[in-house]
Amino acid sequence: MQEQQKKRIAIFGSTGSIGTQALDVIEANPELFEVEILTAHTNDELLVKQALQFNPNAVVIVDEKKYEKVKQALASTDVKVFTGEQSLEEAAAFDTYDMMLAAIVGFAGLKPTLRAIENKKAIALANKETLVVAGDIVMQKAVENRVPIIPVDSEHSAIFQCLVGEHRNKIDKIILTASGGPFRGRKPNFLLNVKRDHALQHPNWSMGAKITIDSATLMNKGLEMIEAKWLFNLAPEQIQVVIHPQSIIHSMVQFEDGSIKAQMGLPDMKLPIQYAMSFPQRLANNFPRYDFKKINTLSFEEPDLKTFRNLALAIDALQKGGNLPCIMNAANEIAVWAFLKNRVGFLDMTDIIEKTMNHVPFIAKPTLDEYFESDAEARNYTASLIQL
Ligand SMILES: NC(=O)C1=CN([C@@H]2O[C@H](COP(=O)(O)OP(=O)(O)OC[C@H]3O[C@@H](n4cnc5c(N)ncnc54)[C@H](OP(=O)(O)O)[C@@H]3O)[C@@H](O)[C@H]2O)C=CC1
Ligand SMILES: CC(=O)[C@@H](O)[C@H](O)COP(=O)(O)O
Ligand SMILES: [Mn+2]
Repeated sequence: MQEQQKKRIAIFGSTGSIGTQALDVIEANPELFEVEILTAHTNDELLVKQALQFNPNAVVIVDEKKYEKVKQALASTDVKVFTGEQSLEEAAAFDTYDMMLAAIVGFAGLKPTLRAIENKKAIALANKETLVVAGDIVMQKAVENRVPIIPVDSEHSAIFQCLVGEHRNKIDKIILTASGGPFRGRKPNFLLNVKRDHALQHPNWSMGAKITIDSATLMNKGLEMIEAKWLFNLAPEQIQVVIHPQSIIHSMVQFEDGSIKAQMGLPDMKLPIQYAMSFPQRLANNFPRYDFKKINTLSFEEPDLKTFRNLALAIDALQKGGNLPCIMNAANEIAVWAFLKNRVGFLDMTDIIEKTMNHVPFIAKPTLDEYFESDAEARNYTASLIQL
């Protein structure tokens, strides 16, 4: 029998929460996957450790100050080492890989992902900001280049899984589940004084700092509504959010006959990562499994849009479209960064984002350059509000 060719994976953002879990999946399936490219921003030590273990063709350490250290540490290997922001795009243009796992956090993930699509590489997409900022252009390029974009984000993976075999059937709506974060049920007078360490304690998921704060403010669910619009070609009114504190149902699809399909499991990102990498195949694994006897109450609530106003802002951006989601995303990235540095309070983040959305001029159908300009303008304005 002919040996199956291994899928060559390029992990952009390999030192992060998604990146490290993807490497666990690859390690468990050496006959199916091999690592071709690894990239990090500043974490040279973990990048070197990963490179020594997985022997990729190339690594990128974006931070130029760390370049010599990485080069020296890998001197006895064949691993090529690149540095600087532009090398992310250059690596995305290599011909030597089959699939990019887009696991960089934030706007920084957009350019390399676009380059990989132009390079006709399949995308396993964790970086939701890519679609929030420029979803129309990204999806259009994917169609032009016949590139599949397979969601990794747990809710979108759930919807994607519910839609397998349903391509002839009309979606009535999708229902995105949200845990509600660590402050579910709290009111503004409590939120006024919460600090980063409390906000970083997600009830169900262990994730990077930025997305964990987004979950606490419900901005994560707003970003996911916009992400879903582009991935599944939905109108804003077809996207509903429901709070589901147990994070067992990862999301649902309701079809035109009223039937609802849900995808369920314990909150563990290894499953959606593995599914995106092995699709359309499912792979056996030893991940812990959901037991109905242990978690036997699944509950649902309406989101509190008056307290968690970030979600209301994101719904506004979803409805108005144009460059508004891009502006909101930029303001949110700066605001979250400032909150993590204890420079602004929890509720200040919403005011900062709202002011920026009202300040930067609206463009109904931006070009890619205009998205980049809107992002830069929003970041500058947000930074001026915070006096950075
Ligand atoms: N974590 C999760 O469970 C989930 C994450 N996602 C999404 O996946 C993406 C990654 O999230 P997560 O893994 O939690 O994030 P982390 O913060 O844990 O990791 C981010 C990765 O991106 C790299 N990085 C950070 N900034 C830059 C930059 N400016 N240029 C290049 N690389 C950079 C980091 O490098 P370094 O380590 O060197 O700083 C790291 O490898 C996000 O978009 C998030 O919303 C979606 C669903 C679930
Ligand atoms: C794991 C994942 O996909 C996250 O986006 C998660 O959903 C965050 O939890 P919230 O539901 O609290 O936003
Ligand atoms: Mn998610």
